[in-house]
Amino acid sequence: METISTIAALRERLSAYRKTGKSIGLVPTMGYLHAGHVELVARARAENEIVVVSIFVNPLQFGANEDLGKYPRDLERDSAMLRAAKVDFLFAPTVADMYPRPMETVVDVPKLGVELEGAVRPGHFAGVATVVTKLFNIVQPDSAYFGEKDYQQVAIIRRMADDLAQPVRIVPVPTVRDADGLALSSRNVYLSKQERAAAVIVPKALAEAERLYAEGADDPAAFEAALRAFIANEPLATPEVAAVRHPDTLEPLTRLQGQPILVALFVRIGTTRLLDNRVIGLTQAASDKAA
Ligand SMILES: Nc1ncnc2c1ncn2[C@@H]1O[C@H](COP(=O)(O)OP(=O)(O)OP(=O)(O)O)[C@@H](O)[C@H]1O
Ligand SMILES: CC(C)(CO)[C@@H](O)C(=O)[O-]
Ligand code: BAL
Repeated sequence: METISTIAALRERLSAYRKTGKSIGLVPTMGYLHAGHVELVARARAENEIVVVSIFVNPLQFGANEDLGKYPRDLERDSAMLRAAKVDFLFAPTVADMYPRPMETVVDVPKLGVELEGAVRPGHFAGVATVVTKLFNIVQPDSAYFGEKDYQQVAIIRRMADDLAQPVRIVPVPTVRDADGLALSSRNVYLSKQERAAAVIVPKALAEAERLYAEGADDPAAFEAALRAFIANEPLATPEVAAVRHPDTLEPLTRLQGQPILVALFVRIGTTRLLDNRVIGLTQAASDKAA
């Protein structure tokens, strides 16, 4: 594995492979890797001749009062994990490499980006769409891999790639979970022991949503209220988003039965926000994978 930090050096190294028609897979990350990231890398490894993983904690997608400064970082450990996963290139630019001057250009998908997590993190998804577009332009991958845990992010990136005719296949990868069902996330490291135990309320709420739906729940407002009440049973948990939406448009629904529905959760445990979601009502539901 080769570690590269500048745009010019990565372009130069990849152009040789591109000329000989080698397929390139890109896995964008913010580092502090776990088995969820490794799953994305394994998928990229299986489907491409060259695999590029980027590690970049993108300031554009953090709000002023968010955790940019304390976001966990461990490049040495990440490098060892990526070497073991047979990655060809680790692209680890600095902020000055990626943004040598303030960005004047923004890629935004405003309708999808203001819903759900976007309502709680204004501007977040414009920051994501902008950096992902820049990464696509640098790497020019044939395929790019994203986790379904960040369901809204995948929806926005798909729409962006389609609207802008970006020549890349967007590949969603099922969520990897801990034994108790909690979705793996770099931010889980912020949780105290007590908070980690409380966090199991998030996957439990998804199971509760499935149960309510199977029982015939049809009124979105009542369904959301029931989910909020369920989460509030855990004193350390605050449901910032507990919503049921259309899986493609992310828009509110007028009724639930007879169609697939997206259940989206954004739950604060102490000061840590945890994200999870499930699409319910599909005949062939995407099944999550145990870690
Ligand atoms: N548990 C998981 N299973 C599968 N993919 C995941 C999982 N967690 C994260 N990913 C995916 O890995 C990619 C990089 O995500 P990122 O580096 O932000 O990790 P993260 O664990 O989601 O961090 P955070 O705690 O900041 O949300 C994203 O496409 C994300 O959806
Ligand atoms: C896609 C991404 C790497 C863009 O910074 C980030 O939003 C993430 O880690 O999910
Ligand atoms: N959604 C993963 C990246 C972030 O929270 O900023």
